[in-house]
Amino acid sequence: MINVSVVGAQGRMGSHVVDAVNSAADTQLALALDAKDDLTAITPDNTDVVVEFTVPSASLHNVLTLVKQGVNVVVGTTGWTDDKLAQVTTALANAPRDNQSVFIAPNFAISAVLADHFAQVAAPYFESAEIIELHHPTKVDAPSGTAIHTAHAIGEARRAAGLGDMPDATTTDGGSRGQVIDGVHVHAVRLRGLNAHEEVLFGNAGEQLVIRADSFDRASFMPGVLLAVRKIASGAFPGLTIGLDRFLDL
Ligand SMILES: NC(=O)c1ccc[n+]([C@@H]2O[C@H](COP(=O)([O-])OP(=O)(O)OC[C@H]3O[C@@H](n4cnc5c(N)ncnc54)[C@H](O)[C@@H]3O)[C@@H](O)[C@H]2O)c1
Ligand SMILES: O=C(O)C1=N[C@H](C(=O)O)CCC1
Repeated sequence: MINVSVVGAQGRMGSHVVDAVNSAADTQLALALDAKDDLTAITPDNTDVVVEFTVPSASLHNVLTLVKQGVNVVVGTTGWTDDKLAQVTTALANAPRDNQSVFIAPNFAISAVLADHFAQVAAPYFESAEIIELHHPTKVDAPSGTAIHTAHAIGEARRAAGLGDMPDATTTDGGSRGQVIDGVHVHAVRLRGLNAHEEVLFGNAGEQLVIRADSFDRASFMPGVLLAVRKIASGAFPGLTIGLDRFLDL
């Protein structure tokens, strides 16, 4: 049995994780904590893996606290930067137990992970690429962590293929062209009724490829969360690992 604690347990994602952990045959819930709870209640005696879904402003502090506690962490919260990731790597190097793990995924839905992968494959073959991410209006960050990840994947693939800047004659822009991340324009929509969606548009003269992933329900994230919990509990991924694609045979 894998003992799993959940941080952010009262949130939209955290409450789904609590249910998923209670329902799976090989996991059991240890502690379910939220804002203002003391994370030092989580120790290796009661927890094998912590699942953290909180807010971007709190996640780094939570992860650093949990690493110091000697437990492994699976993180779904967004807002990670190179500087924050470096702090996690340093914390892991000084962790109290050998081979501790932190796993961070911008998206646990298989459709989104595959869309990201397919976008990376397609990127070298098109002159233009833009991303539209669409989410529920209660989301606090924009653009989505997934869109930032996809933009970097496209940017890297274009650089590796020797592609230059995308064609764009825009000379005046009041913000309508979105945020440019790694050379890729990213547009964020917040609309009541939506959950989590991403569209990647690729264009050449006379043709277009659209790759779209839709998470209609937060249930879509749970198989990926449980897969990450099992992989991290196995001890096969010490240190910092990023992206669910690392656990898929893509
Ligand atoms: N990786 C993925 O697949 C995926 C999927 C959905 C959402 N997300 C991300 O997960 C995060 C949470 O999303 P949500 O929709 O569940 O948000 P939410 O606002 O519904 O839940 C966040 C929870 O964290 C709690 N919290 C706030 N500060 C805390 C702290 N310091 N310590 C402990 N708990 C704290 C809040 O009280 C709340 O219960 C966001 O960053 C979102 O973008 C990721
Ligand atoms: O609902 C959210 O918030 C989501 N956040 C992640 C992101 O920012 O990419 C994943 C999709 C859902």
